[in-house]
Amino acid sequence: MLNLRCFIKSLSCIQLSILLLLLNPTFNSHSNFQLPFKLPTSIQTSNSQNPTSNSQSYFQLSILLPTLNHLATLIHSSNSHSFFQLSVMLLTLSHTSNMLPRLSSVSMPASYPDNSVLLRGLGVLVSIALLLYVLWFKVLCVVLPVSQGSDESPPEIRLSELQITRSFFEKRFDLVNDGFKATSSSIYHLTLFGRKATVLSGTEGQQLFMKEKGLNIYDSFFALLGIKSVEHDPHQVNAIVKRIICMQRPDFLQSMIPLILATCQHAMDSWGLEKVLDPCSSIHEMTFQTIMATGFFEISRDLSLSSEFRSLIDVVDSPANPYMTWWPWLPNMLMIRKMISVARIYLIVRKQINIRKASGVRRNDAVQHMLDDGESTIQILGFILGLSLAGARATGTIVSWLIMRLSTNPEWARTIHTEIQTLLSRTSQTSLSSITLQEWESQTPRLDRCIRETLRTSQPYIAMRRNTGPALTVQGYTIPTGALVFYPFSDTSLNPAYYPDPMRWDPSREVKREFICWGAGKFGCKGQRLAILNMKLVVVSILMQFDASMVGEVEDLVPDYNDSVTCRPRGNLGIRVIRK
Ligand code: HEM
Repeated sequence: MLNLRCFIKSLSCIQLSILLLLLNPTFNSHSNFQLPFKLPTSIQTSNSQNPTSNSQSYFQLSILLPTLNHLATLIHSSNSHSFFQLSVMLLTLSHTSNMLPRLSSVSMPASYPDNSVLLRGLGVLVSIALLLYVLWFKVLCVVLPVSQGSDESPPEIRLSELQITRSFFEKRFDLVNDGFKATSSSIYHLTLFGRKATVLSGTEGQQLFMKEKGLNIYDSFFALLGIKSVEHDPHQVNAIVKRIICMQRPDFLQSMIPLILATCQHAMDSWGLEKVLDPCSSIHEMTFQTIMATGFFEISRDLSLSSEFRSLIDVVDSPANPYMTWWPWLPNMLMIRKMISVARIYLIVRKQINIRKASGVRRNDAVQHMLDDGESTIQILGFILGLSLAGARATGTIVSWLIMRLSTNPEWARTIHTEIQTLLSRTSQTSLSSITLQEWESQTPRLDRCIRETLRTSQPYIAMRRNTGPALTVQGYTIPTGALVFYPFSDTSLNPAYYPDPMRWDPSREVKREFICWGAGKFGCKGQRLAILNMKLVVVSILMQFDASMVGEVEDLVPDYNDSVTCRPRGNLGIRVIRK
């Protein structure tokens, strides 16, 4: 929403751009552009010999510089050490130091001594000094000493704002975890998006994060999406969450089993007798389709439509870049692409709803239930976006990794195969659809172990909240109202104290700790049941029909935790599937 503050900032930004443009000698000397007002003569023409106009230009310059600084402050109204302000100062200085020699090369008013060499030298020196300052603090990876914090605040990681913002989007896992090492503390601060962020760990930190009512998940999304304040309607969010919960009633899930299996078969039919797959692409896409099948059948069944839909979701979900969070009120390409993608998703959803209504065909999916309940296209769009963003992609990532793990651990692939064969032999059936929901949920303990171990090792989530309640206290430190709060799940799931040799994928290991990968408390995962059923059906469908083996170096099978979408392995790996 455009509010007065945003409006003033935008206006100031435009004013600043115009002023910088006007101050640029190259623009002024080459442009035919007629300015609506008159510039100081000495800035427009370097040959002016008029002492009066020169004193005028000095006078106007002395007004312009504070104005520029003031505008910069308005635009980025945080602290004076902000990168933005420094850049503007640097820019201004480079522009004015460009002019200094030109101003000094003309005859000066009587009140100014002829000190052209001094002025030129000074301009160059200041520019170099500022450039070094910016490079030192803002561009290079210079870690400033960790501040010890006060009685109330924990130690603070004092990287530059640019460095933190960039790392937050590009290397979030490293940023958050390196902070614990740098501060030697289980709780620390960093400054992100102009506000304090507290990173928690340890039992007390985890408990507070999961249980504290004032810590809100949705208010923190602005940072990820590049929107200053998400104007979310709690009723709309609740309606989506309720619908997701409805989808997981046993009768609905049971009726979904044949549909999910048919969607898997549809995708696997295109693999032929043998194929090398990119797991983070093909298997991810196949899983996405199975989740979508339960939501909106038509979108999952048409392969090209499903692939177009997924690429649009990728754009909507793509992490914001640092510029979007610094100047969220400024239109930028990514924001425009996101808006266009949501509009295109809306058109796809609306068209498919109209086709279904016109054909009179009823489908057994969540959208049919919503249509029957008289919900609008916008409500259906919200639900489909929620399903895709919160569920389909995470499920795809875990299935991709589970297939990679099983293809390098054939003994576990055989164990699962045997487990399913045992289930099938009980009913003397061969079709997977004969296995009931109850059996999938309670009679596949080995598959459950593999899924849990894959959740633990593949994608350690960094959960984020904003403190919308009163100030909180943890380990004697204060988390102020409005602060961002992070809890990295790796604190538990990759902690060697709970999981010795934590990176090793070992489904047989005994778990002595509460399993955290579905979250917990108020914002714990609402789609866990659907996700687990889907993962089981996709993995078992592949294992029963294909032998899967890894193509590439097994040592490269290490997830890149900084890749927030698929945690793609570092090496260039493939999965060879050969039909049995
Ligand atoms: C393997 C797949 C999945 C994993 C690993 C996963 C994991 C998680 C985690 C860790 C959270 C808590 C986030 C936090 O605390 O900040 C969460 C929340 C959530 N998940 Fe999942 N999820 C998966 C699949 C799904 C699916 C398939 C759906 C939908 C059908 C879904 C719907 C949701 C929703 C709606 C929330 C937010 C809860 C709220 O706002 O109250 N998830 N998920």
